[in-house]
Amino acid sequence: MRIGTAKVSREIDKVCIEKLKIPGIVLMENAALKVINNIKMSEINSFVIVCGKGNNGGDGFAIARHLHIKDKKVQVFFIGNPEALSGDCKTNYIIASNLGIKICKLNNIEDLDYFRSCISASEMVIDCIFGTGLTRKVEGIYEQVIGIINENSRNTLSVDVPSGINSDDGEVMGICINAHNTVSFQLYKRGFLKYSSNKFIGKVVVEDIGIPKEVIEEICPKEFVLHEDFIKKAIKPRDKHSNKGDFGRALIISGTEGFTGAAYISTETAVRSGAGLVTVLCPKDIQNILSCKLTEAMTINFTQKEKIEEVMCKARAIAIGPGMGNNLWTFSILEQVIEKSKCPMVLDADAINVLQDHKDIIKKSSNTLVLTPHPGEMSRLTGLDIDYINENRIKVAKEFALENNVILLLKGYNTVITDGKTTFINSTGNSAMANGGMGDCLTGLITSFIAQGYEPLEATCISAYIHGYCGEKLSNEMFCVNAKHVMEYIPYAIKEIIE
Ligand SMILES: NC(=O)C1=CN([C@@H]2O[C@H](COP(=O)(O)OP(=O)(O)OC[C@H]3O[C@@H](n4cnc5c(N)ncnc54)[C@H](OP(=O)(O)O)[C@@H]3O)[C@@H](O)[C@H]2O)[C@@H](O)CC1
Ligand SMILES: [K+]
Repeated sequence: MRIGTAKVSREIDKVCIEKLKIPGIVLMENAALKVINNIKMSEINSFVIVCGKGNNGGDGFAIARHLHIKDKKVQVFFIGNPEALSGDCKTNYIIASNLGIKICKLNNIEDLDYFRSCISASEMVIDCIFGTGLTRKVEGIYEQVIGIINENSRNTLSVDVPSGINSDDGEVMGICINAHNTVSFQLYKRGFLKYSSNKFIGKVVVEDIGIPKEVIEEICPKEFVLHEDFIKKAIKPRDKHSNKGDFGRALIISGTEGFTGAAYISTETAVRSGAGLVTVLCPKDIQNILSCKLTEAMTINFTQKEKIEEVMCKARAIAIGPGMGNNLWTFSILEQVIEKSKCPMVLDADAINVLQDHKDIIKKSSNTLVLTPHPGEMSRLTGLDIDYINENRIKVAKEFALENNVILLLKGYNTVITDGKTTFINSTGNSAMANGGMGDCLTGLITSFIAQGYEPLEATCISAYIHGYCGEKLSNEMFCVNAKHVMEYIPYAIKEIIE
């Protein structure tokens, strides 16, 4: 799903209508029909549709017409002056009136009691008050109408956006509809990504309304919400004639005394997600512990110089950082590995922390580097305030990736994955997964997919999606989900997704 702002929606509209000469009313009709497709007609028979004076209201009058044609009980409420209507909204208002659909005006406090009783008696309220054209605080009659809908509706469907939310940044402009479902057109609105938007947007479906692909490509920034279909298409079936060499070798550099778990989780995850051969490189004093815990993966330690060279040379992906410690030793290993290795690398945890004053080493690296900071690590890395990072996640991630020539995965609510030019948002996962070891698991997963031959950006997207998918699925049955559970579920989850 493409992500976009109100400005992008307006530009799309303009190109379609003015350049391609697709009449706006055609797009509005498509939009209305897509909303109709998202209503369970066999279950819902009575509707209240609340329309504003703009094109969002126009969508509402067109939806009313289609419901009327389907013999549904439809009552339309309109906020504003019908004389002042113009364009496509006016056309659909006139058609609805000509069909005999009851359109009640909502202009005064006296109109509200009847409105309230109709809302209570209806099975679904369709919110077409404001769409992407909201420009200022919602006040007066609009504020009262939204309040009444929120208090009395048992099933609210918002058209394009819940009325009252700023579709660009997710700010509530005074008051906002609490939608159970939102049917949004063409673009997943950027404002929906904000954490607090969750309680207003409900379940979101993004529908195509007949905008030509060329227009989208020309106008929209390359920003997408990851969807299962994308992941399904991206994961290639494993050829039955392939052998372990075809699925790549992964090297995981991880762990110190007291932090064997990080090395274990990242390595075991790489094994369980399909890498052909996995080796963990760790300090000598924890090698035996790891050898006992790991069955399929190999272990080597930092004293085995020749072996390290050989493994590094054959590796198709290297992970570095989990459980290593934020110190000079980690920095010197990172520096050497970046210099000597020829394959993509995933930098996590302490491999990110040690970069604080040494970003030059990532900038000048000729390998593709994937960095996976959480907001705290991102703050140390950039010197930016955590609140600022959380408020501007896409912007901060894109700028850092572009400036330092890396792929960045910024953890947190709605994970951002970007190389600075193309950006993906992953919304799988939930707070049941908020515990130690999850990041190590993700690092192992990304490294494994790169080792299996996926492009690093694609591997990072696939991994983030699967990681969150596992957590969500497991949390249906579990109060909290640990990295070990995710790790164990990964091979089953991949199969579920691709089939
Ligand atoms: N190609 C597409 O993308 C398609 C888009 N379509 C649909 O069009 C929608 C965008 O339509 P839109 O631009 O007419 O604006 P909309 O959201 O209806 O706003 C209504 C008017 O309200 C006003 N107003 C603003 N703030 C206010 C406030 N606080 N309190 C009171 N009034 C306020 C402001 O007018 P003003 O008062 O400023 O003159 C504004 O004009 C979009 O979301 C989608 O549903 C579809 O039809 C298919 C094709
Ligand atoms: K709306």
